Amino acid sequence: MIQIEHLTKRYGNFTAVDDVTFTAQPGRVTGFLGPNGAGKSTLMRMLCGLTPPTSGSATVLGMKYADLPNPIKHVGVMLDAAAQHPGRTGAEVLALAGLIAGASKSRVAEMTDTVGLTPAETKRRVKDYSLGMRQRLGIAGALMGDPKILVLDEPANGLDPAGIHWMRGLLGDYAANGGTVLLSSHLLGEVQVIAHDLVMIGHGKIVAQGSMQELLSSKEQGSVVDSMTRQDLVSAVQAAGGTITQRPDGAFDVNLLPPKMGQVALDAKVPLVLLRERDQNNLEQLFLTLTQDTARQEIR
Ligand SMILES: Nc1ncnc2c1ncn2[C@@H]1O[C@H](COP(=O)(O)OP(=O)(O)OP(=O)(O)O)[C@@H](O)[C@H]1O
Repeated sequence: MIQIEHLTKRYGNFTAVDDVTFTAQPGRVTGFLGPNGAGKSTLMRMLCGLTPPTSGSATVLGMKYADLPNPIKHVGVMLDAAAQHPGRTGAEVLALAGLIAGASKSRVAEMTDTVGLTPAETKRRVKDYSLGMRQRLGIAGALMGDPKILVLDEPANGLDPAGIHWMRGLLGDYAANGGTVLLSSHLLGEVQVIAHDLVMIGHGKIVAQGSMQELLSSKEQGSVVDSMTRQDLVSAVQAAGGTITQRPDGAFDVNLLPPKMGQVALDAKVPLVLLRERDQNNLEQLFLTLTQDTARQEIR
């Protein structure tokens, strides 16, 4: 389990992480999302003892990372796939991780195989690796000590579709075997498929957290509706006691379900050109809505 409690990081007057509290549970993948500069990497760095917090605490398995005996055996970390030594071969990087973890030589070969690097590829120097290959190597290194916890910053970055599919299976199996995964990503479609729980931050503060199911089903039920006579539509809905708001695409969100909405339009003789049930939230919509005040660009 990962426990983050009132964690705060200030750089001078700037607060990068602001009083963040959440738990990543065993057996679950927790997706950690936020716009660029929201504070995700800073929080992960604090969790792994690389950046001291200003206040609050971050613990793994009930201990600070720095206090764990041989942390590689408890927590697999990949914060920056590009940070591996460029002059070493993939095989050397993994052999070193294996040595620190006290792993057998067969584990090194097993992990190479698990992440889909060929023996020929592991003989190449890391500087000649593609980003996707570095990610695979980083994940192999993180798994080397057979840890119960994985902390991965943007692990899907640079992976091709087959690589993303592979990673989804790997992390799903890892969690199904009782592992705890905290992963940050900008690939919202992937997070929606992989993660069981979500923590979303903006400007260092939590803007939403909970299970994926809860967060995606929290949208109010109703209809999406449109008419050639929009003003009449607005008046008809309001006269029926409904609320109606215009969407960016010009149609309207109404808090009446389609059968009721259709009846209201019929009674008011308003011809409709569109009537359908509102979709569930998808993760991208939820992300854009919840982080719009903290995003870098205005969302149009
Ligand atoms: N050492 C530092 N000194 C000053 N400011 C810093 C330092 N490290 C990070 N920051 C600032 O803290 C904020 C959060 O940065 P962080 O890298 O954690 O964001 P992020 O959510 O990981 O972003 P991205 O999605 O772009 O990777 C940014 O505004 C960044 O400039």
